[in-house]
Amino acid sequence: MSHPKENEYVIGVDFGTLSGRALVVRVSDGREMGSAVHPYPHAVITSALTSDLTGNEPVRLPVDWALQVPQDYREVLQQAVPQAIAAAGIVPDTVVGIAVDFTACTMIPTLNDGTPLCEVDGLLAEPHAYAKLWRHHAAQAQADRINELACSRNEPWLARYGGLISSEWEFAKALQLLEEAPQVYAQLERWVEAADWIVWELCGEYVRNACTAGYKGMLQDGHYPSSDFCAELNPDFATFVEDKLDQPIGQLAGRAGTLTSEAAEWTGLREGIAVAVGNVDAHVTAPAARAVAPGQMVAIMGTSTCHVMNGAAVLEVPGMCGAVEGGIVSGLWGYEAGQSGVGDIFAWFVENIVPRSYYDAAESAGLTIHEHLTELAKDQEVGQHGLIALDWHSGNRSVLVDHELSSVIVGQTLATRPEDVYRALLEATAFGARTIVEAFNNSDVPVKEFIAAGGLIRNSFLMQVYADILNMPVRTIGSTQGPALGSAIHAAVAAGAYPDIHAASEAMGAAAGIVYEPIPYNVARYEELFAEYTALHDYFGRGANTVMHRLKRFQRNAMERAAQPVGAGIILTN
Ligand SMILES: Nc1ncnc2c1ncn2[C@@H]1O[C@H](COP(=O)(O)OP(=O)(O)O)[C@@H](O)[C@H]1O
Ligand SMILES: O=C(CO)[C@@H](O)[C@@H](O)COP(=O)(O)O
Repeated sequence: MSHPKENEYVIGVDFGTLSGRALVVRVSDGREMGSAVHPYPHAVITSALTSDLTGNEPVRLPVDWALQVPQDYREVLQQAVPQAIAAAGIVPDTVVGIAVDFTACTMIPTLNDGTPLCEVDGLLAEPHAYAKLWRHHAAQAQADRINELACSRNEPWLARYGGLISSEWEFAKALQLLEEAPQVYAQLERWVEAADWIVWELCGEYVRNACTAGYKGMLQDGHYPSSDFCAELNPDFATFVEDKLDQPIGQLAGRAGTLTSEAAEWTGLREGIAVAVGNVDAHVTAPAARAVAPGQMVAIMGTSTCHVMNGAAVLEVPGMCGAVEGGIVSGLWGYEAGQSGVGDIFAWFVENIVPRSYYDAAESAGLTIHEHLTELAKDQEVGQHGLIALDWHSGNRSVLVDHELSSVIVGQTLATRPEDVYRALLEATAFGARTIVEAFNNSDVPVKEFIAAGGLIRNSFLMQVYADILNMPVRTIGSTQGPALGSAIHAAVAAGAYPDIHAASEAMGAAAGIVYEPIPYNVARYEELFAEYTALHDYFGRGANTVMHRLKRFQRNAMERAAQPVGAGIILTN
């Protein structure tokens, strides 16, 4: 290991849901020198593959699909990295390493050389050949079968995932691909996490990172679910692990390889610098927040929220996403839980429900629509809007692990205003977070601190609501670039500037941000509302009323009917 030099830099690239952000960071002290964002040109594809992709007619997608285009990820390296270097005003040759983090579980089907199937002749118009984004929720039927079978066979790994695995993950998505498009599955050679694919693009080596392999690929104690288990799911799935998934594992902050000449050309960086093993946007943020000790829960609050926390031992937390040894930092058990929709829910509301007049008023006040609605809602008494909402617009990842669930807002009247609903939605996500924190506390994995990172920390009212509903202080991270900074810290270790992630986090982690203390008056009132939230949560989420599942089926069938030519006479099942 060499000591970090004053004029050495690393780059962290955070691949989010809609864009990739590159950040240049000084190795010696973590100073953020400059950054740049590149939005993905195709963003998230939910309704149809457009003709620019298919080269022909558009191809409609069924309900709950969410695809991305891998070329958009390459563009982030080509655009955002050089722009960040320019913004930082540094000499590119002083960059000693690069690391990336990605949304997960975002899966790319590829050939053995890493070529995405959607770039292979004949597959451009095939939806299953594209990247399936983390929030592709169309594999719930496969996830249900995986859960039922694992439960009936008493599979030892199931407890490591709180008793249920998610439709968002590697096995459910792969099984969907096999069963809906066997001809594409036959061409699939590698089933690759996007985090590892982009590292492969950077250094020419396919190294599977320990984080996604553990949380999303069900790799526990060195083993994946057995071929026997896979065969019982579907005989053609028996060799999935050995044929398409298995790959050498790289530990977090390890070096995957060095920058290739092609990637050096894309990025403007020096060929041969260290490229770190890939990581997940949530987990990578813990060292950036200097929150790697057991009991420090970091909530990365953006379009979704992920909750990550270390623990000294492994215990089962019902409905958690997973517990993985070394899943956040080596030497500890990393726990993860999550809410599939948070900022996404607020975005849905402002994009679909808020009237034009509110946008005009926001513009006149020089505020974003989120800021304007927050201003209008923030001085209400707790409960004044008379509403309770469930935060399930994108399903429920924890603790119910069910993406066939949807939202409900109780209490609306002719007097309900947009700011009332907006506030109820903010509160709903905080109630969802409390449900998760309680699941950990009740399982002897106590949450001692709650640290918030991600784009939503800019909303101080929201942070106060979380403190009041959780009834614990909420400390924000003193950086607006938590994941990218976390990646940069991993790059510094991979480049040999620090002996391990603990030392690098200590030297380069962000300063503490604001601490929001709970306000006792609000806490008492939110207690009552949380009891109402829990009653609704259990009623709709734990089987007493399965209307949400039935509505999804109606919706799927209606969409299929709508796609058929009139008089086609199709038969649909429930
Ligand atoms: N002032 C605000 N209050 C609440 N939500 C906001 C505010 N401004 C933006 N958002 C939401 O934040 C989300 C973006 O969060 P961000 O962390 O930037 O993205 P990502 O999760 O892709 O990294 C969007 O879903 C948007 O709806
Ligand atoms: O699920 C994970 C990590 O496990 C996230 O990558 C996923 O929710 C996407 O997060 P954001 O888009 O950054 O909110």
